[in-house]
Amino acid sequence: MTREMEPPPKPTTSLFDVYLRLRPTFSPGAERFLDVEDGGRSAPTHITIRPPTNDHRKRAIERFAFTQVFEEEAAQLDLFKGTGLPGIIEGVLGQPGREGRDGLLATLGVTGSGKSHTILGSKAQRGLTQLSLDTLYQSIGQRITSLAENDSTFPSLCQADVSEAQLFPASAFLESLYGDGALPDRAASRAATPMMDVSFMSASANPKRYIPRLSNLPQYPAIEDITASADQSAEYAVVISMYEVYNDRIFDLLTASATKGAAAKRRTLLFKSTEQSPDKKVVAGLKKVVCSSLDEALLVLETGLTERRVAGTGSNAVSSRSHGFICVEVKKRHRGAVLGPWTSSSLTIVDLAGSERARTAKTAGATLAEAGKINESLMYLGQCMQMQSDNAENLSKPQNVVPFRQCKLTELLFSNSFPSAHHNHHNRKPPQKAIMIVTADPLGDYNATSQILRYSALAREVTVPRVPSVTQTILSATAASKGLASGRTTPSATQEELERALAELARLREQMEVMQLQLSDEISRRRQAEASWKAAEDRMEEAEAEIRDEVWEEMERRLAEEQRRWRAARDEEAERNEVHMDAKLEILTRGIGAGEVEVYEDPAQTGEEMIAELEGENERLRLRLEEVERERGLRSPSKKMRVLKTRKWEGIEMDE
Ligand SMILES: Nc1ncnc2c1ncn2[C@@H]1O[C@H](COP(=O)(O)OP(=O)(O)OP(=O)(O)O)[C@@H](O)[C@H]1O
Repeated sequence: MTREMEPPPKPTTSLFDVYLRLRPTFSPGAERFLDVEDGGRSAPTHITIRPPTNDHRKRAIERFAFTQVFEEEAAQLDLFKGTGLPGIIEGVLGQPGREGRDGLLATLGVTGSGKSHTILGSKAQRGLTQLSLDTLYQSIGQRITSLAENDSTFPSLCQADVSEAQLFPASAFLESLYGDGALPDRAASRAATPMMDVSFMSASANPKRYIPRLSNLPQYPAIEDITASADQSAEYAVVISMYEVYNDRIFDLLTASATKGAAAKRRTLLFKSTEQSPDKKVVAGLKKVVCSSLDEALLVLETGLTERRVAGTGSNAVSSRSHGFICVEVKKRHRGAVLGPWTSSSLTIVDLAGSERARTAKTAGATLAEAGKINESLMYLGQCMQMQSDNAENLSKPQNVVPFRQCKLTELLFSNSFPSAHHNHHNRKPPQKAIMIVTADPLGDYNATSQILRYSALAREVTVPRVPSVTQTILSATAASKGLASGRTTPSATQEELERALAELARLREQMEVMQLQLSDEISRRRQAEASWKAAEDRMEEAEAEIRDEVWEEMERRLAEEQRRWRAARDEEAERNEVHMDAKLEILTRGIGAGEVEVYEDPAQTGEEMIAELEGENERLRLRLEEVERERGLRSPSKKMRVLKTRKWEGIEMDE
């Protein structure tokens, strides 16, 4: 025995309650390797698996404990009630005046073990998703908000969303996709549906597109007798979004890439904190549809499921190659004279991809890589669950940190189980309530099933196979020889000693076998740890390269911006200088103009003034001349002559 078995486990602090569901088998003649232990008056909780008889590796018989085991004959409704889903829905609806608690339901199992059947149902039966939606709408009843009644309801819902999502009323969403064909009769609400841009599905009403019809959807089982109590003082809105995680990337399932052909490039969404949600990571940028009735919700669900089938690899007619997420957000606000703010809790339903052994899956190339990614994410999930069961077994010891940030899948599944440490105490929501349903075919693939059971079970116990061992063979041979050899009996002391020695040998051999099992267990755990170490290193390198690129881009952007800023400043400075120079020049020019008037220009003279001035000058000159003549006449003989000449000149002048 390697581990002490806990009494029927009902973990309260663990990440998940884990249920096992066995599927009815359709392989006549196959060997059954799994047995359910009778639980007495309560439901069974333990199973045993034994290796096939042709197993040459002499592996141990293993015993596993679950919260509850559902056997082959369990119906969908048994699962719905037995796993406590109505209680989880009640938690999501929230107590009066209180915010609801998030819920999570996931299925895990080998390909073909019945995960999709459990969660989504079949043509004839509804799955846990449809049953949950039915219970939800039935419980909300008349308290569902009407988008038609109040014009401000839809915008207020959009405003309250913190995930950068685009919200659409279901009527607009479905009508843009299918036209009127598949829609439930919503004449009243359609008339008043807020008008909006529905170009997101402009390839609408493609006649070849599969149109879901409510009449084709299963009605069985009915859940009339099940309701969860809702907050009587509140009004509710139900918002549905769907996405899948494929190769560790997130894709929206309500974006109609399927209408645009298989080659259409799908946009990857990020799981991140947003401006409005700095403390909690959310899938950002999803399309979300506000569904006012169960019919609308079922049609939106069918739309997303079709997208998942069509947009996948094409090889998944039978097997889901991605982890599918259905997110039902329940928004609630106080209804009264003053409407309260919307609060939000969600029920997330996850259909995990089937794990496959690369050896048995006849796949190659991309599909093999994809199988690798699926197995890798399931391995990380296994590590988280393993940690959960280790923690549950060692409650007195310091609890291990669950390594849920290793891949998108575990981050999406567990981040609400560990609310951010930044949340203040008053705002802190209780951690989500989560259920894992492990599905198994008791006549299916022993290796793949035992691998999943090993990491998903809440407790495990290993015993050595009770097949005839070498020791037993020797012992029985000894006993036989004792009976046969009549008359020649071995001395009894020797016989007893031999038997004691053989018994000791048998004990040691058993111990050795247990230790061998423990060793192989440890080896496989070490290999897993090494693989995740290596993957973490790769991711670190990738992240480092991404950060380096980002930093480089940021630096270039800032440099360019700085250059732009610098150039703009320089141009501005140059312009300012030019204006300054112009202004100076103008002042100078004006200054120079004013100087000419004062310094160089004579005051303007009239004609008379000029004549008067000239006559005065003339007079002055004549007087000067006479004076000079007089002086000369007194001194020379030609004086007379010159006087005469002057008189003659005066005479002419006077005649003129
Ligand atoms: N409990 C059940 N009762 C009746 N039929 C079942 C049950 N479980 C599974 N099946 C049938 O078995 C087949 C495989 O089941 P299902 O598709 O749900 O497997 P899966 O685990 O989702 O596989 P994959 O991972 O490949 O998607 C289906 O035809 C389904 O109807």
